[in-house]
Amino acid sequence: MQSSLSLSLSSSSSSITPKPNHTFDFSPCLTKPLNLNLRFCGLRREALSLSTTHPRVKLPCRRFPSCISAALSTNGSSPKTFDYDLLVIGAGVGGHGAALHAVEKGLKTAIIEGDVMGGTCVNRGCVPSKALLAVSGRMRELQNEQHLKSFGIQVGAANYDRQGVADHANNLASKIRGNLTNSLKALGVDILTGFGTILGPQKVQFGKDNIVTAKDIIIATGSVPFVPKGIEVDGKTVITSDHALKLETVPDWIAIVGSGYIGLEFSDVYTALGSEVTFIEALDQLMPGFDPEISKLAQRVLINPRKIDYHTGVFATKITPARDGKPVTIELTDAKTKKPKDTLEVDTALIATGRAPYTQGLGLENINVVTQRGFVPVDERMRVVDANGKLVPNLYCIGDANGKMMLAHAASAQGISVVEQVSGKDHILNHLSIPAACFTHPEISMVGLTEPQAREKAEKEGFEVSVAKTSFKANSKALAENEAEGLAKLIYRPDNGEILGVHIFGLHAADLIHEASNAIAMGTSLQDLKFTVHAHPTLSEVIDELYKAAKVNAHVSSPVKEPVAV
Ligand SMILES: Cc1cc2nc3c(=O)[nH]c(=O)nc-3n(C[C@H](O)[C@H](O)[C@H](O)COP(=O)(O)OP(=O)(O)OC[C@H]3O[C@@H](n4cnc5c(N)ncnc54)[C@H](O)[C@@H]3O)c2cc1C
Ligand SMILES: NC(=O)c1ccc[n+]([C@@H]2O[C@H](COP(=O)([O-])OP(=O)(O)OC[C@H]3O[C@@H](n4cnc5c(N)ncnc54)[C@H](O)[C@@H]3O)[C@@H](O)[C@H]2O)c1
Repeated sequence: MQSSLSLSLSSSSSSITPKPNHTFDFSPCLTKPLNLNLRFCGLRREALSLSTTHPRVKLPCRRFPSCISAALSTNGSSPKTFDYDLLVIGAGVGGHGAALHAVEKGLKTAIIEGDVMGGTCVNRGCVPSKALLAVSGRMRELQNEQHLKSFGIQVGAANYDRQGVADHANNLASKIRGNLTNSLKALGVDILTGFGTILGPQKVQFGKDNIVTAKDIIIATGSVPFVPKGIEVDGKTVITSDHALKLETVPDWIAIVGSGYIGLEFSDVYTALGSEVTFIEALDQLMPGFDPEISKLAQRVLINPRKIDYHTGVFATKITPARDGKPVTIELTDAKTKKPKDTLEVDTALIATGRAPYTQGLGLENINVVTQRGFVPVDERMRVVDANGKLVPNLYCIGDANGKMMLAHAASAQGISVVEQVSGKDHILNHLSIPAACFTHPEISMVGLTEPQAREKAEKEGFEVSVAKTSFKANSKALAENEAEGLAKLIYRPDNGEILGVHIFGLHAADLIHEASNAIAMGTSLQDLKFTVHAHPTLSEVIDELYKAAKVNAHVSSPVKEPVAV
């Protein structure tokens, strides 16, 4: 709901003549102090008088004048030197998160976008893929006669309209793109349209010949699909996720090259819509990035019972699109011997072999920065490192472009961390506390280390590792939903109760993981977590049991606090 507040200004003590009774959209200010009044730079606080007829704002409001004065003092410090306090290059999720936080911190902020607002996640990633996965989840349920029968439900054959499914994904992306753009505009972030190139320290060109300066600059230029050499993408029969999300066809037989996040999520979509899938994976097992025990279970539930076969330990070294009546051909090469192994013929091939940073044309050479496989080198504070290993002053890089963790929320969290730093507060983001999820049916989620990673670290640093597990089979809510296939796994230090990693496979795993990721972020130990209470019957009791199953050494003092009388 748009709400407005009338701000009356008296200019007696100011050299600026403000417009009296100017009306602004102050809706965001009802929850957070904002610097929407930056236009009034130079006005002293005592020159402002406020009045409102807005039902939810009572003046004098203590927070409101202080947010104005904070904004005035921050903004007033360097306007003659720089156009902006903060300039973000790239309006994806990372850039958006950084810009919103910058406004909250009172920084005069602009964001440059060379293509569509919202970047990969909103237009070609998380958002449309989750729309397709929402359809896949429903189709699976409606097609699973046995599952429905166990509830006593009978339905006719489930079908879908391909264009309708595609429209759902496209409409959702448009809606979220609009929301993201409006949120920036409403907070007073200047959106500068055009491709951005760094010309030198604190100076960027955008569009044809516009130049803008800023005290601090964040590179948030993201990534594009990585297509290995020898693979010819025609956008119709050999495609990347950019094309697949448009769902222009649902092929009878599709080969998916790469069994990481993108491959696995699309296998869930395509098999639900009736395709047969063949995975081609360079490593020896499918889903090599997940904890091995979780990959094994995922293979049993998400791969084996579905119309999916696979070739592991092979590279797709040459892929030729369908033409002249011939199907797509895929040449497979043994990953170890490097010898040709097989040739496949399929209707379509989806290339899901990772993402490449989008840093071309960014002008990094103008500030002596050399990329590493295209990624911008950064330190733990996302500060850009130059070719001599020195930090480039006032320059940061967040999100997919630095390659630390290619996830939307990681990009945004890195942006927030940088804004904290440029606002004078040191901040280092703990990447081991950032959760990840794969939105298959059921879902997979994780945070921290896998078991092999934890054991390797333990051996190096000399500590013990323990593992606790709980099954969804004993959870009342999962049983009520007839969705009891699932496992939660906790990897921890028995000597001090520190969580090293949590991995979940099962219904709503993507939501359940946050309890563990927040615990890691806050440094909460298992001794504390064992005493937390979870509502019954909920899936979160799986996590409750997991914490309670952990065996922390008896000599570690109990952190339980004295009960507070209520
Ligand atoms: C199919 C798919 C599904 C995904 N699903 C998920 C998911 O469920 N959850 C999740 O966390 N992550 C998911 N991801 C990953 C996620 O999309 C990315 O990690 C995230 O978008 C990275 O955000 P970013 O801001 O770093 O970059 P991007 O979102 O790529 O945004 C970068 C922006 O910068 C612009 N730009 C680039 N160069 C310039 C320049 N020189 N000047 C001006 N503008 C420029 C680009 O046009 C773009 O808009 C998915 C990715 C894909 C491909
Ligand atoms: N739900 C989510 O959070 C989500 C969803 C989709 C994408 N993403 C992000 O997008 C990024 C890209 O995803 P992705 O699945 O493309 O990459 P990925 O790195 O997760 O998986 C790529 C897979 O392709 C294999 N591979 C590479 N080259 C190959 C070749 N020539 N032949 C056969 N196999 C080959 C690799 O061994 C690997 O298993 C990921 O980093 C992920 O973080 C996240």
